Amino acid sequence: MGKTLVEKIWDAHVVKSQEGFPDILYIDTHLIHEVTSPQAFDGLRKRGIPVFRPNQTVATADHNVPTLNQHLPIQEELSRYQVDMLTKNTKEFGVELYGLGHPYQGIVHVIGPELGITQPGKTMVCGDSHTSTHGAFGAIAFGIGTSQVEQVFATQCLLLQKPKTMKIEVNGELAKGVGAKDIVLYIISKTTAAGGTGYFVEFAGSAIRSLSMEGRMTVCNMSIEMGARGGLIAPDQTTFDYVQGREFAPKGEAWDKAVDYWKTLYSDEDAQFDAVLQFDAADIQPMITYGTNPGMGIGISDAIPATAAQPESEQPSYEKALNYMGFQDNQKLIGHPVDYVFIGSCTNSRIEDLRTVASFVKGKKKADNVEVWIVPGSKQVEAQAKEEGIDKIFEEAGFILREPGCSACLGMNEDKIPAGKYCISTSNRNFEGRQGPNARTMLASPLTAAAAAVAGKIVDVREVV
Ligand SMILES: CC(C)[C@H](C(=O)O)[C@@H](O)C(=O)O
Ligand code: SF4
Repeated sequence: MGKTLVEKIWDAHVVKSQEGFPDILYIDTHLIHEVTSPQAFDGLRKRGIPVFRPNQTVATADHNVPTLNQHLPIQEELSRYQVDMLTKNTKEFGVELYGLGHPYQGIVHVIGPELGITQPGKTMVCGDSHTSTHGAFGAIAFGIGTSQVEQVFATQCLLLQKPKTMKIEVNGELAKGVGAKDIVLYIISKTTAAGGTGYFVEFAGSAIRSLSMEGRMTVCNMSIEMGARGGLIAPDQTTFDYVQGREFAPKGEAWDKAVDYWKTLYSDEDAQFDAVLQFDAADIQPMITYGTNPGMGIGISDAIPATAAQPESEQPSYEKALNYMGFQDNQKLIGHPVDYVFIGSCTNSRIEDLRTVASFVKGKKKADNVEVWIVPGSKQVEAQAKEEGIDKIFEEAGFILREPGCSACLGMNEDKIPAGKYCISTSNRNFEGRQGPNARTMLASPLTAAAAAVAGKIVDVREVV
């Protein structure tokens, strides 16, 4: 019987497998950031052991960093402490750090791919749930907890049960104004935020194949928002073209050898998945969320589903979510005013996202009632945007181009959305308080966010592009 892509990569990394026990899986790349690494470093220190493979470990500061005046000392005390600890720990344990001020600094899931660290066939982990992003290259990439971070530091391995696999196929052509973010928000609205629990999801089908690497990263990034362990897409020419020539990509003969191997990384025709879902790209509208988990999404012209239509056991939490958001049953969101627009996060802060926004807003101005924050995913994205004059377009539109970091994706730094305010956000989570206490988040694509910034309210991008 053939193998799935996950099985092929998994089997190539098993150090030891024994009936009745978890597998010992070798980890090629360990990414770390300031939030989930301090206790793991402490653990090593207590045991008097080093980081086993420091050259396969890469650190960056992203969650706690300010996104204005990064050259100045960090104001928030806890944030400063976290970032200082990372500097100290990486120095002590000999791990490369792309910290504040470094030209490679950025959100961990943005810098891995852009530096060519993320490659097909690898196993990659990080103490961060959105590590699934790297699966877009045909890698097994997943988030781990702090105790596992310590395990990987110490051994470059993890003890793991082989995961179940799900295939999600999206076939057909996307309508104008509909992109990768809409695909994934649509999928999660159908599966619910728990529909992928326990699975590694392989995304396939013509609509997925036609996506750029940036788009594929957006989809895999949010695979965990349907509860999945991770998401991945078989590598193809689009993948190889993206990786080639990047800083840490193989070069010369090693490149040819790598591509020969990468071309074997796909699910065999007769591979068995534990579950298969199919969607039609033509059914997907620009999406927006109305609730407090990413599964609570609707097509932009649809109405918010009624509480009574929900399973009885879920009605109280559904009602609570609508109350939190200040929305009602059957309400339509088009025309609803917006206070903040946040374009950023590891879901949508890559150069392609910024280009999409810039080409839409060129020559337009933001509405007076909105504040617009654009936060590039990395120093390299920021530099590229400036090189292309995208920063000028934003400035003329009244948008602020900030410096790289997680920013208002989560209120762990200085960038918070004030209580009660509505924010259209290109990030991946709309949980209560996620962007600041009592802030109201509506997840959408960069294009829908840009259109809202100009109109000052929610609009259907199909009518304006
Ligand atoms: C802080 C970190 C552990 C967390 C995660 O794992 O995802 C964060 O990145 C998030 O998006 O909520
Ligand atoms: S940008 Fe948001 S989702 Fe991504 S790693 Fe940072 S906090 Fe997590």
